[in-house]
Amino acid sequence: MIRASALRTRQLTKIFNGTTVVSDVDFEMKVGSRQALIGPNGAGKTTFINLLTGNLPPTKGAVWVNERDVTQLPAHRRVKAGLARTFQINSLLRELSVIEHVQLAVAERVGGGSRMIGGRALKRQTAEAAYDILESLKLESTAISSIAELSYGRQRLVEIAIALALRPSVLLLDEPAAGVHPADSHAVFELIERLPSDVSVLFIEHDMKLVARFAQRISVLVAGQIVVEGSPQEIASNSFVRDIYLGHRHHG
Ligand SMILES: Nc1ncnc2c1ncn2[C@@H]1O[C@H](COP(=O)(O)OP(=O)(O)OP(=O)(O)O)[C@@H](O)[C@H]1O
Repeated sequence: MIRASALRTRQLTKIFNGTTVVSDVDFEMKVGSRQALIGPNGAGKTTFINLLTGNLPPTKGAVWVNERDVTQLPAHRRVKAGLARTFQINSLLRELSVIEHVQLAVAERVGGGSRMIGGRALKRQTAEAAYDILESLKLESTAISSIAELSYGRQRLVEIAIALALRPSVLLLDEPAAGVHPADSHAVFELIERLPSDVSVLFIEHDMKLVARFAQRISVLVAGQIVVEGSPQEIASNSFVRDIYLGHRHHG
């Protein structure tokens, strides 16, 4: 069976002050994929993600989410179309509890965060939905903790919980385990692996061991262009990738 595409771009391009940072990228991710975007520093990975989410306008090109053209939609409308990214931890309110953060995101999805302040029924409904998400991520014991009380690794998991509260069909993760203690980074990725199979995940990750273990497919971005795509095995054995990305240059 041919799987539908969850995310697709055509000729996606970003030029900053005459410098092409993302160049004519044709990209596709199938529904349910766990896909990694890798490439050297400055290759344009974060810029590409920002073009997908609508945080940056493209110079040229188009983006589809679940076969819907979202190119003209601002970021918040793309969220409604099913595209979510993790929130930066710095944007979390350190004095709010974990469950309150997730509740706010649930309330946003079901009809505007401000309604949460009034209706008691809605508050209970969002609390139950938020608790279910925390439970599925094994975070329920932290529900009433404040963000400030959590380890950095747990804070990153809360970011994912908040994104999941938006019920995305496509989840974009920019280095989800960055700054997390190595002993905990597997936990972050094991959680990603356990996400419902209809959620498609694209993640940027520098740690090739994590990429090889958790990605089904890898896209390699170099100087704004996707130069190679394939399975972890194909990417590991690709000499061009080894030369360009891993810096294993042949001498002599
Ligand atoms: N707003 C901007 N204005 C001008 N140049 C920018 C802007 N944002 C990014 N760039 C440039 O675009 C290039 C790609 O940056 P980007 O952050 O997308 O790369 P990256 O692959 O995510 O790198 P890293 O792995 O180091 O995070 C860099 O040279 C960067 O300086």
